Amino acid sequence: MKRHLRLGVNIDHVATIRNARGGMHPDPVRAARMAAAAGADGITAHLREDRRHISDKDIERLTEELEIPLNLEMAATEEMLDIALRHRPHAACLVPERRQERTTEGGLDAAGGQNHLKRYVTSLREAGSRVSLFIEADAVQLEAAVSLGAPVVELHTGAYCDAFLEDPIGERTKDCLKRLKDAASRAEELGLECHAGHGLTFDTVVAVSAIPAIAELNIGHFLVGEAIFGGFDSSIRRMRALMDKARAEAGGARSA
Ligand SMILES: CC(=O)[C@@H](O)[C@H](O)COP(=O)(O)O
Ligand SMILES: NCC(=O)COP(=O)(O)O
Repeated sequence: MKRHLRLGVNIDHVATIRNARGGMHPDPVRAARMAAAAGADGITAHLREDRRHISDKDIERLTEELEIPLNLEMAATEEMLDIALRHRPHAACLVPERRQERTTEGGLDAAGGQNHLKRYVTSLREAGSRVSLFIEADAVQLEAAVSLGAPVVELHTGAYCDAFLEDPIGERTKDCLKRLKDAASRAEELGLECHAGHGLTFDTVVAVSAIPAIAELNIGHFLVGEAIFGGFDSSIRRMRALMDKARAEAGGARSA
């Protein structure tokens, strides 16, 4: 049986717009429902320590009201672990966080943070969440994910997307893409399920979707931005179509 490339729609920046004025509009849960109707396989939401976008109430409502899986992105802190254990999301993705950063600038140091991270991976797994680690495309980090007992990794695609923006056919772009391909293959060899995301657009999604070992992409900021011009529903449908086309042209997906 063929497995299709899953799309997780990240709704963080719907909440960013809501929070610019306070109040309820636009509602991330309404956006999540619309994403599901447009073909999203799951919803991703990052509850940041500073609550700059998604709020605790959003996570509560998403857990109660969503009919598709929720992937909760969280820092490895006591506070976030308590919240995750209370809501038991389908998936929990451990991400690095720095309060001063504008966005999630790099991957988690799974290799350097073994002692700290082990307890988080174990507790979340025991609570029934599928744990992933948001890491750079680096073999050392992949091996660290295995020794931590995480079944899933998500490769940070930000460097590739930045390089593509500067020069779509430049050497740095090619090098970043090769790193993603190599890391996805290595993840597969190590028995890890491989996801990818961060900064993906209609242009950059094509080559990433063609990497057969990748099972899921998480995309948010671009889709919310595109919604201003063409609507949220149509931006998700177009992304979905580009992913499916690229995957089909690359020879289909891995067997499930
Ligand atoms: C971890 C990650 O990549 C996302 O959560 C996403 O990029 C949106 O949140 P931020 O822009 O706040 O990092
Ligand atoms: N983990 C990446 C993610 O959820 C979405 O990132 P972005 O598309 O908002 O940059």
